[in-house]
Amino acid sequence: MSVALGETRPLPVRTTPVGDPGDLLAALPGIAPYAWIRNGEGLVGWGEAARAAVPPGPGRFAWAREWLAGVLGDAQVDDAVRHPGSGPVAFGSFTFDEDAHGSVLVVPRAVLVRRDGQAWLTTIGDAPLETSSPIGHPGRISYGDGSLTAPEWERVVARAARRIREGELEKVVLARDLVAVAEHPIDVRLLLARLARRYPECYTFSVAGMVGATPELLIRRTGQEIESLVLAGTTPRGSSQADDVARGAALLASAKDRHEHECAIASVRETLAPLCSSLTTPDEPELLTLPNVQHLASHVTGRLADGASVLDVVAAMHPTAAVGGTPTKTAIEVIRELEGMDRAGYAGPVGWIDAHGDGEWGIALRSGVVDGRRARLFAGCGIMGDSDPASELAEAQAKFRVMQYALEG
Ligand SMILES: C=C(O[C@@H]1C=C(C(=O)O)C=C[C@H]1O)C(=O)O
Repeated sequence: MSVALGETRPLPVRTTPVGDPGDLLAALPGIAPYAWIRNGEGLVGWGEAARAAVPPGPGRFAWAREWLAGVLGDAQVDDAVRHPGSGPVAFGSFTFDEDAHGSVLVVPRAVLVRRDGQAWLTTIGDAPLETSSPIGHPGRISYGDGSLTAPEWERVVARAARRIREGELEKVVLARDLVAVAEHPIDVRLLLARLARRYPECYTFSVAGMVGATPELLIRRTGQEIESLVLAGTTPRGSSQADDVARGAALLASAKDRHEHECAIASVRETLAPLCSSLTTPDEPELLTLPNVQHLASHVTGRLADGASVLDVVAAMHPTAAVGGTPTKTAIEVIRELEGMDRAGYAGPVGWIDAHGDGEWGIALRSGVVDGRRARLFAGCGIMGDSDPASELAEAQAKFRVMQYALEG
C-alpha cells in the first residue's frame, strides 16, 4: 500500500535557501513531475521518498492524515528556511468519488520552491537525484468520445434539469470525458510549460498523472489563516471586446448563474463555519476572466478556530457544490447514475501539504489523466432546472480547450 523510507527509518530532510531558480518548471528533470505553480511561484518536485495509495472509503482523509503524520512527523529535518512549504512536503491527488481507487500521496525526493520572493530546495536522502532527460513531443493528437457522445450527454443534461424542476434536487454538476491519443508518449513537462504560460492565473498542477490548470482554489492554509476561491457560473469568452463585456455583464445579471453560484458559496460557508473563528464571504460575486471562459468568483477568507491541517479542511469541504451539487448526497447519486464514467481525480482535491499542516489544494478542473500516449480529459458544468443542454455542451467544450491546448500547443 505504501512504500516509504519513513516506515523503516526517519526521512533525512534538508532545506536550504537558493538564489533565484528562474523558471521552476524548467528544473524538472524527468517524466514523472510534481508541480503546483501560479504566476511563476509555487513548488515543483521529482523523485519519490515515500508514496501512499490511499484506500477508498469514507475514512480516506483520516487515513491520509495518519500516514502523513507517520512519514512527515518522524522525519529528521534540517530546515534553514522555516516557511510554509519548507521542510518535507507531500503532493496529493484524491479521486472525486470517495469509493474510487486512485487517491495518492507522494513525498518527492527533491522539492524546489519559490514563494513570497524567497526560494529554497528541499532534498531527502543522500542518493544521487535523477538526471535530466530532454522534453519529448507527443506529435499528432486524435480525439475520441469518452463514456458518452456529445448528443448523449446533452440528453443526460436534459434529464438532470427535469429532475431538478421536479424538485428532487437543486443543482448537479455533470461532466463528460474525451480520450486523446498521441503519436508519441506524452511528456507531462511540456503540458505544464504550456499551461503555466497560457493560464498564469490558474494553478498548474501535476500529481501522479493528474495534470491540469485549475482556476479554483479549494483551500489555502497559512497558519490559522485560510482562503478559498469559489467559482460557479460560466460563460465562454466573446468574439470581440464588446461581445466579451456584454457576456460578462449578462453573466453577472443571470438569475440562473447567480443561483448556481449561491449554491456553491452556501456549501463552502456551511462546511467552513464550524471550523473557523471568523469567516468572510463577499455579498456579490465578481468576474474572473480567463483566456477561454469567464466565471462568477467569490474570494472567501477566514481564521481557523483550532489546529486543523489543510487536509482536515479539504476533508470537510469536498465535494463542494461547485463540483457536486445541492444537496450533496442526492447530487452524488445523480452523478453516479447519469454520467456513466469514473471521474478519477477530476474535480477531486489536488495540492500539497507540509509537516506543519500548511498547504494549498485546488479542485482538479481543466484537467486530464495522462498515461503514456493516452490522456483522458474532463470538463463539466453546473446544471440547474432551466439549463439549456446545447449551452452546457458549449461551456464544456470551452473548458476542454485548456487541456487540448496543453496537448497541441
Ligand atoms: C465542473 C467544472 O467547473 C466548475 C463549474 C462551473 C460552472 O458550471 O459554471 C464553474 C467553475 C467550476 O466550479 C469544470 O471545469 O469541469
